[in-house]
Amino acid sequence: MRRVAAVQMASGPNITANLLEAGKHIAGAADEGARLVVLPENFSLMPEYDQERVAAVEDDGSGPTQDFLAEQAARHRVWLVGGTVPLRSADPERPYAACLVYGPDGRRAARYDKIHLFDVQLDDTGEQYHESASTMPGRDVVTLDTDVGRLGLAICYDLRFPELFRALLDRGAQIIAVPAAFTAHTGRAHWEPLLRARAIENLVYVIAAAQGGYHVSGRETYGHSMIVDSWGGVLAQRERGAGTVCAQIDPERQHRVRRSFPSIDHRRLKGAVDVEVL
Ligand SMILES: O=C(O)CNC(=O)[C@H](CS)NC(=O)CCC(=O)C(=O)O
Repeated sequence: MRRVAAVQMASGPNITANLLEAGKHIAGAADEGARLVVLPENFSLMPEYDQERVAAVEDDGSGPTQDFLAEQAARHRVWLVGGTVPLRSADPERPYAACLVYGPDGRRAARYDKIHLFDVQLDDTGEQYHESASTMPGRDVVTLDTDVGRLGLAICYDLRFPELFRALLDRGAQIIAVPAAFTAHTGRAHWEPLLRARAIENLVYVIAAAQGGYHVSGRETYGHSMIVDSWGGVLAQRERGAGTVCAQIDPERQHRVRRSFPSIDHRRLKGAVDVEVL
């Protein structure tokens, strides 16, 4: 049994303040015995203007947000999933939204760049999102071994693309971390059923760390950070506001479930195994 945590935040445009707050939650989760801590998408910066994101872009491997993550992971001896960090791409206007994972030794263990970008119009609320105007999409499916199990990475809107989760399963994922900043509107309708469906169909644990609250940008995010077990049950959740949710991962139980209920061995249609970028 290993304890894991998801941190919920309502990040703003002040990076220093956001990192201070993230640090407080990481310390709290570590004090409660968490071995792996997941931060939400945009934990270090929920920009009001795209210009602020561009100003915060870091080169791969160096910068204040990456230094912070490495230092926190080592200080608290946890696996730390750094929601998203804007990392430089070939296009100065469009950094990658990179999820960076650090091991308890403070070394970076993985990088996943968000693949699916949120380009939608919400007719009910008038909200418009054009994430691809300010973000470069990633191409690679990423898993890594941690001491709580093999971890797969997906970010926010990726949750709507089950073929990514199948690809993570096919790479051996036992736990999938989902840093997110779902809108309040889409979250109410879809967040929990999507998270539970991804857990149920892949018999994986899902650790979903969300932004939850009102942001200086005028956006409202849905919150409801939660940890879902490999049978689809919600082990812990936090509806609104900053804070931490913790739960135990039980690899033995997951193993038993996968053996006695082998739906993932009953697949008859090929296709999701060899994903390629369109
Ligand atoms: O752009 C930023 O500032 C940070 N990124 C986000 O907040 C991203 C892109 S706008 N949000 C989502 O992907 C929401 C997905 C969602 O809400 C859904 O699928 O329903």
